[in-house]
Parts: sequence; C-alpha cells; structure tokens
Amino acid sequence: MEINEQQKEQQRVDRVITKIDAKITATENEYNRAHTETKKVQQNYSDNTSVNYFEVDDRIETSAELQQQRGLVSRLTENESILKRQLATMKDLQKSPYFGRIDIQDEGDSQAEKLYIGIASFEDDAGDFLVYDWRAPISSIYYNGTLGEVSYDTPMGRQATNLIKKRQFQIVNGKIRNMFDTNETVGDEMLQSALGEQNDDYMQNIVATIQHEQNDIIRDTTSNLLVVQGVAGSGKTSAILQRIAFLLYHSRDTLEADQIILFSPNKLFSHYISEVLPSLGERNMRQVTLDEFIDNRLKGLNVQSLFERYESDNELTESQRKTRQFKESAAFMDAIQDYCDGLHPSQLKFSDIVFNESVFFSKHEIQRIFASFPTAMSVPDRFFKTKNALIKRLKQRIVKETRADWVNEQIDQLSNEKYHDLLGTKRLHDFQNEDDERFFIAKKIVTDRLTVVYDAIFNNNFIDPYLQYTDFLHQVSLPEDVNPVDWQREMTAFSQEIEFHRIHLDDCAPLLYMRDYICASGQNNTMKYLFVDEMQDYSVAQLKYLKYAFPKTKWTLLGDSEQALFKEVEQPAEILKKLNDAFHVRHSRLISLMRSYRSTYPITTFAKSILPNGDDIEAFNRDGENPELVVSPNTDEAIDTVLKTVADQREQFGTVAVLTKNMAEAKLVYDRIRSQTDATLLRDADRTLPKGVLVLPIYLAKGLEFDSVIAWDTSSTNYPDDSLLGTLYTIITRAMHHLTLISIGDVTPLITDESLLNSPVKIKRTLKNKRV
Ligand SMILES: Nc1ncnc2c1ncn2[C@@H]1O[C@H](COP(=O)(O)OP(=O)(O)OP(=O)(O)O)[C@@H](O)[C@H]1O
Repeated sequence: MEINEQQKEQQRVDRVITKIDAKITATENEYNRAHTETKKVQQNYSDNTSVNYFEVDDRIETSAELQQQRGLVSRLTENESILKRQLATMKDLQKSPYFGRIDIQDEGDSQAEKLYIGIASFEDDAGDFLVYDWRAPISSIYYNGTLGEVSYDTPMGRQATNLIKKRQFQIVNGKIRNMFDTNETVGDEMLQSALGEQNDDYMQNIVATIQHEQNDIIRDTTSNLLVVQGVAGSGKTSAILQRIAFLLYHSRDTLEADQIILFSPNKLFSHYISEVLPSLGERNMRQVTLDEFIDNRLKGLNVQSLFERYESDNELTESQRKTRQFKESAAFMDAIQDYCDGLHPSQLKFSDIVFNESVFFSKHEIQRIFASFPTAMSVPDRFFKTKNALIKRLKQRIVKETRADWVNEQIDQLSNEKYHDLLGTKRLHDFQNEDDERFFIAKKIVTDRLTVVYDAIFNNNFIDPYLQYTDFLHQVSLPEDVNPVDWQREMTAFSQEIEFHRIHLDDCAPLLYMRDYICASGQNNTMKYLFVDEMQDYSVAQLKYLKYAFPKTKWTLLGDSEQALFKEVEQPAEILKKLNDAFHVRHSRLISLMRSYRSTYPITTFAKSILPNGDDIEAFNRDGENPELVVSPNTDEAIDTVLKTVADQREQFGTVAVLTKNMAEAKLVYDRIRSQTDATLLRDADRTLPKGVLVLPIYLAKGLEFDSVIAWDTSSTNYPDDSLLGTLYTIITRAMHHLTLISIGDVTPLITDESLLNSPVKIKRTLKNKRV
C-alpha cells in the first residue's frame, strides 16, 4: 500500500483522537460533578439514618424522606457508573479508535461512503459518526461481505449496497502499526498477529478479527435453540461473549445483563472470561457453575461435584454406567413427570410441620386438604391450593393464639421503644380503641413467633422430596440394559447417602425436577437468555431441568463432543436431535466450527491425528515448534523431564501448565517439583490463575489455554483405552505455542504409530538421566 495512503489514514486517526480527547475531558468533568453530588446526598442520607426516634410521628415522616433519598442515591450512583463506563470505553478508543473501514456505495449515489468500525461508536458534536460500533447493522458487512454486492439487516428490512473497499487496521497507542486491504472476511495477517501473542490472565475480545462463521453465531437473533459444535480452540467461548455483547446492544431497551445467565465449566474459567464484556463497554452477565447452581437449590445436602465424580469415574463397572445413563436420560425425566402427574393423594409423601417440638400441622391433615381438591386438577395445582389453604389456617391459628396468656404477659412486659417498634407505620389514632390496638400488637407478636411455620409452608417443607423420589425409583420401569439387582443397590445407596445428607450428582436433576414440579416452584421467569459452555459435560436430564428452571429463555449451547471427559463421543447431529426431541423447540439451529485458532499448526496437526474424525479439523496456519514426546523409564526420570522442560519453557513464556488426568496425579507432580520451581497447585475452589508454573487436573483447565503445556504421563498404563481419548485431546488442545508429552513407559495406544508418522512430533527417550 502506498505510504501516502497510510499517512492519510494516520492523519484521520489523529483527528479522531483529538476529538476523543476533548470528549474525555468533558466527560471527566461531568463525572467529577456527578461524583461530588452523589457523595453529598450519601452523606446526608447516612446522617439521617443515624437519627434516634422517640416519637412515632417523627419516625414516619423521616422514613418517607429517607426512602426518597435512597431513591436519589441509587439514581445518582447509576448515573455515575454509566459515566464511568463511557469514560473507560473512550479511553480504549483513544488508544485504538477503530480496526476496520468499509467503503460502500448505494445504487444511484455518485460517491462511496467511508465507514470506520471500532469497539464502540463515536460521534462528533455535529452528530456525524466518526466510528461505528461493530454491532451496528451496517458493520455486519465488514464481517460477512466480500467485495461487490452485499446486503445487511436494518430495522426497516434488508438493505442492499455495493462494497467497494475493505480495510483492516492495527492501531496501537494512536499509531497505525499495520493496515491491509482485503477481500476476505478478515484477512489472515491480522489473525496471525492476534494469535501469536502470549497468553494473558484474561481472555481478550476478538471483535477486530471475528470470522464469518463466528459472526453467524454472534448475530443470530431468531433461534430459540442454537447449538454450536466447534472443535477445540475454534472460538466458541469467544463467540458467546461477543454474542452477549451483541444481544445487549441489539435489544438494549428490553434486555439487561442480569437477564442473561452463563453456565461455565469451573471457577477459574469464570474469572478468565470476566474482562471481555467490560472491554466492550458492557456489564457482565450472570455466571454460575452447574455445581454452584445445584448446591444452591439443594441447601443442607452435600452434593457430589462434577469434579468428585470425575475422580471416581474410573471405578465404575459397565452395569453402573448403564444405570447412570438411564438416570441421565430424557426418558427418566419424562418418567418423573408421568409419575408426578399420576400421583394419588395417598402417594404424596407429606411430612408434619413441627413447631416447638410438637406437630403444628400433621401430614394427615395436609393430605386431607390436598385430597379435598378435585381430581381433575393437576397435582401441582392441588399442591399450590394446599399451600394456600395451610397459610389460611395458619392465619386463623394466629388470631386464636392472640388471646393466649403468654401473649398478654409479653405485651405487659414490652418496653416503650419495643412497643413503638411493633406499631411500625401505624399511628395511635389509627385504632378505634385500646383493645383494637392491643389486638394489633398481639397479632404481631404471634406472627413473629410463628414465622418458622410460615416459612415451612412457604418453602414447601411439608413434603419429603427424598421419600417421594425413593418411591419413584421403586416404581419406574427399567430399560432392558439396566439390571434390577443393580437398581436395587442404587436405591439403597440413595437412601443411605441421604441419611448422611449426601447425594450423587446423577440424582440431583431428577430429584430437583420432581420436587419443583410437584411444588410448582423453582422457576425463574425473568431470565431471557441461557448459555451453556462445554455442553458435553451436561446430561440431557440436567439440561431438561435447566429448561424447566428457566422456562422463558432462548438457549445457546456450545460444546465439543470430542472433549467429553471420561465418556464416549457423540456426533453433533445426534446431539441436536436428542435435544430437539427432549425440548420440543421451534427454530433450532446447529452451527459447526471446524477451524481451530488457539494452537500452532504443528500442535493442531498432532491433536487432529489422534482423533478418528480429525481430518475434518482445519488447523490455522501459525508457525511454532513441533510437539515433543518424551518417553521416560520411571517416575523419577519423568519428574526430571518436567523440571527441565519447565526451566526451558519459562525462558520464553509467562505460563507453563502441567496438566494431569486427575487431582492425585497433580498432587504427586506438585509435591515432587515444588522445592525446585515456583509451582502452584490449582484446586477446585481457586478463582484466579497466577502466572508461572501451574499444576492442575484437566477438568479444572476446561475452556482455558496456556502458552506451554506439559501433559503428564501419557503412557499406556495411564491412558489405556478410548474412554480417555477426550481427556487426552482436551489436554493437548490447551497449548497455544508449545506442547510436551511425557510418558512413563510405553506410550498410550491412543497415540498410534500412524498418528506419529503423520504429525510432526519429536520423540525422545530418557535413559539414566540422559536424553537420546
Ligand atoms: N476470530 C478470532 N480472532 C482472534 N482470536 C480468536 C478468534 N477466534 C478464536 N480466537 C482465539 O482462539 C483461542 C480459542 O478460543 P476459544 O477459547 O473461544 O475457543 P473454544 O472453542 O471455546 O475452545 P475450547 O473448546 O478448546 O475451550 C482464544 O485465544 C481466542 O482468543
């Protein structure tokens, strides 16, 4: 490209930055003013809240005033945080105002229009767009169109135009470092440079280099169920985060960040992705791991975590696997629903509501209430009516109890202050006479005392979900491949675990579904979008429960069936069919991503070679060293290799991760290397990723990436068969720039001779402390 052209573009960059500078100064002033005002109102508010009240009337007045002030504080704080976010975005624009330019010419126009595209839009005082937001309808041309006739969606329908030029920029600290004209979606030069960088603590946004097929995921607004099956490193996680940013922009009047929920694979991952949305000027969505979600809904039980399950999975017998498959199937959840719908009042496992160690409402009384409602009514409806009837009866009991001696005694002993407290917002002249006032106070006292009973009714504690589930387990008809003797053992195990307040993960979704379905509870109707990353780790039963729990959401599920840990691989089309059958949704869509961006060409080529369908994966062409496979005769030598590799790799990279199959291996490696290197062992509860040498089991590294990866003990003893292919593949594909595999003894049969022949792996053997 002509030097002249770059100079002209640089002049434009300079002009835009000058305007951004001015806007930043103005916004900073506005922010400071807002901040001072918020502080003033806050101070006023806290002075008022510390006032002592003696007179009831004073108190009422002050409370109304306080409410007004509280409203004001929250409006001001909101305003302040909007300004703060705008400032942060403008400061990003100041360094790099845009990354793309498109020249378009509508039919009949004599001149082309130049549009510049960046992470956010920026207008000058005259209202002209100097930068267009990457999510604006017109910007889709930048990601989708090749030169020539193109079209894009607008609120008024599809619009056609002519794309005359597409230019990419890399602008760093206000200076154009690179610029290219391209006919491709986004040219490879930009991508090369983005991918060649070293791993950061946080994932970066990819808006400057979004690829065509990723753009389809990001801008899909019509699918109710969008399933993305993408190979390792194909940008699934990146795509969902940009998709969330897109949706927030697209539906900004109707969608809030906290109406979007993302189920993420582990806590480290949650931290790792937490900066992407703020870097695009948006607030983060809600994030939760499946374990956290279940724990929260099964309070009081010690729920087996997904990670604990991985740890014990290799001890499962074939028939235990079959039993689990049954419990995790859609058919099992359907059987639960049929069972619940067909329940006769005598089959419901009601339990007594107890107060002060005596029965307040007996289970028989509750059952009689339930049975009094017409049988034509559904079980959840009858349950709901029962609940209301119990609350009504409680209210009657409260009124009766106000006459009890203990209440009168308590009223007589009340201090003046406490008495006024109980009167709350009532004024003395609100009562017709003294009896009336005394009754009011008595009712308050009894109601307070009986709150536990109210809570028990409100929280549906008058049914025993564990007994109900056990009853279901006894009745359900078993598929042919489930052995009745094993099933009996499962049932006993379930009851024993419950005795100790423990529950296995397989039982959680069906049990929660049963409990919430009968009780007509547990549904969140405000959530509008639900995302699941690493969907291959979820059972259909779990997804079905999530569907029940979030009935009003549109779904985006992302996964890679090849990365299934400790289980067989499924084909994407099969997965979509299974989900369609289970969910009965309209407008479902499957998008496959076959190009892998994370790793260098040699690493992806090796990763492909161990998969039966690996040829379908397309490696992005980025240079790097060949993976190394070191065969060591024993653990001592293998540890020695880890130490040497770590020392070597640390000279080039910020992070080296030693990835193991499970926690026991991670601890072993960590204990052996910790005295000689600055290693950190990562555990389930960790939320942040330090730099340096990390040792962790693969399930904690799901969704993450590291500059250099050392795969621990890829021997035939450790990875004997196909059931561990997904585990090994996931480990290998965490590496961005460098990969070392260390095998103690014979190499796993998962890495075949053919795979070694077809991929560029350097093989080494260590013998008596020497490498040959
Ligand atoms: N269009 C793109 N431009 C720049 N970088 C990209 C792009 N797409 C993906 N990447 C980079 O590739 C790496 C892998 O992306 P990401 O983690 O989103 O993939 P994934 O499919 O979720 O991976 P996995 O399933 O293996 O966890 C990240 O470093 C991401 O920034």
